[in-house]
Amino acid sequence: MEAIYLTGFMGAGKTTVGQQLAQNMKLPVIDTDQEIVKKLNKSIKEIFEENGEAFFRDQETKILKELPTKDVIITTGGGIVIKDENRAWMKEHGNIVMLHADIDTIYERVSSDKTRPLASKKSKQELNDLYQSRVNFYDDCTILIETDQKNIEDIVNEISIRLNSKNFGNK
Ligand SMILES: Nc1ncnc2c1ncn2[C@@H]1O[C@H](COP(=O)(O)OP(=O)(O)OP(=O)(O)O)[C@@H](O)[C@H]1O
Ligand SMILES: O=C(O)C1=C[C@@H](O)[C@@H](O)[C@H](O)C1
Ligand SMILES: [Mg+2]
Repeated sequence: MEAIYLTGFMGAGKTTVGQQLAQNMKLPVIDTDQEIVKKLNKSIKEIFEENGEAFFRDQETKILKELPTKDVIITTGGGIVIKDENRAWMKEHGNIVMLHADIDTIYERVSSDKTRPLASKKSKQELNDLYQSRVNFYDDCTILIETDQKNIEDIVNEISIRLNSKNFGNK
């Protein structure tokens, strides 16, 4: 089976949903942010502060292309979609499942969390501006899942159903 790439804005639930989806589908799950942290032995915040965003983005692309592309769920960082080459890679090697959440939900989840350098000091308006600047990239996906008011189990079930129907040729 081709890889399943979970994308979406910061705090949309990629890492959390990916863990549960992997359990249900009995597949391994790999998180690109966690792989970068392991490889460099630094937190994301430290990498942004010490090496800058461009360096982080290079690492992100490298990791994406080193990861397996069969029988795996890959949960991505919220900014992976901004590079054309990353989206092209994910499209070529699997299905891109985009998790969407409203900006109010996102803000509630990420504003007090200091681990995301691109969210920690932003107002809701600034966070929304960042989201809007990427919206076309997020929408460039195979399957879009609305996650607001849904729990993790509901979201995982919906992803499985949508993937199944896609594989059987129903739209
Ligand atoms: N559907 C949901 N219902 C309730 N809480 C959720 C839901 N999805 C995610 N969360 C919570 O929101 C927070 C952020 O989720 P998570 O870390 O999975 O987001 P992410 O998309 O991986 O973010 P990032 O892009 O920064 O890696 C976590 O505390 C998680 O438990
Ligand atoms: O949306 C983004 O640009 C980011 C999302 C996180 O997953 C991390 O990859 C990092 O904090 C940057
Ligand atoms: Mg994550």
